[in-house]
Amino acid sequence: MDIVANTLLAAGASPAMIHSLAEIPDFTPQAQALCVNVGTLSPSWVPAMKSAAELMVKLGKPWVLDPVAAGASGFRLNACLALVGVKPTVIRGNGSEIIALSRASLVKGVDSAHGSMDALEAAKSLARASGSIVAVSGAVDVVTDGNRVVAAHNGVPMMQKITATGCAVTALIAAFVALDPSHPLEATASALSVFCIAGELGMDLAKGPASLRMHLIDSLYGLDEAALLSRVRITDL
Ligand SMILES: Nc1ncnc2c1ncn2[C@@H]1O[C@H](COP(=O)(O)OP(=O)(O)OP(=O)(O)O)[C@@H](O)[C@H]1O
Ligand SMILES: Cc1ncsc1CCO
Ligand SMILES: [Mg+2]
Repeated sequence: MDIVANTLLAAGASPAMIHSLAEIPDFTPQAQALCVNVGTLSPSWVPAMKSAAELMVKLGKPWVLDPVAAGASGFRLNACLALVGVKPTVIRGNGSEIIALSRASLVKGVDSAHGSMDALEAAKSLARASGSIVAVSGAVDVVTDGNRVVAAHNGVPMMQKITATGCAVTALIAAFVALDPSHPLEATASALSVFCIAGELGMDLAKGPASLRMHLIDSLYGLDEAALLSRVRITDL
């Protein structure tokens, strides 16, 4: 929650970290986008997640799902599949998570055992079945609506050594989709690129994962259009 909220603040968004079902009716209508992250899931949180997602759909606003470790337990997998049924605008996971959701079967823990390209067909079929944009993070980030596929090539491997960089980029995707809700594929690829370029700039100053975490957030905060345009690499696949 720390890196997620601070990533959003650095990018100019305004986060609120909410768990309680009691707050959903008052809080959710104030949000321009919702990010549901099942990272530290417990049973009592699931009804709040579903209720917030359903309310966003009713309000015609975007919501984004991070299916953390979807394939690690039956409880998580079923909770994530139920959330996919509430029509996320975007689903962003690592390769193993997207394969687990697509096959509706148990796969792995929080870190990915699959590269993003290994999950390309799973991502396409999940996108077609769910109607969501599906993004798979990794060395190359892949984003698909089930037909079109784009690849975002920025980032550094050390980002995998900071926990919840994936969670943070999912939240950033929600912020970008809030700004351009009619182009969720483009907004998703842009958010992944911006976050990864901040990682590249941060890596120039970092000594290891802990200082990269700090410099990534500083670089995101200071990112300007010239640096972005000189580094961004998004291609069609
Ligand atoms: N090998 C790599 N090279 C460049 N960038 C990478 C690499 N691996 C991951 N990234 C970037 O790091 C960020 C996190 O992606 P990752 O796939 O590690 O998420 P995750 O497994 O869900 O992480 P977490 O569960 O810790 O939040 C993404 O922005 C992704 O583009
Ligand atoms: C390590 C970890 N465990 C539950 S959530 C989380 C953060 C990465 O998704
Ligand atoms: Mg993750």
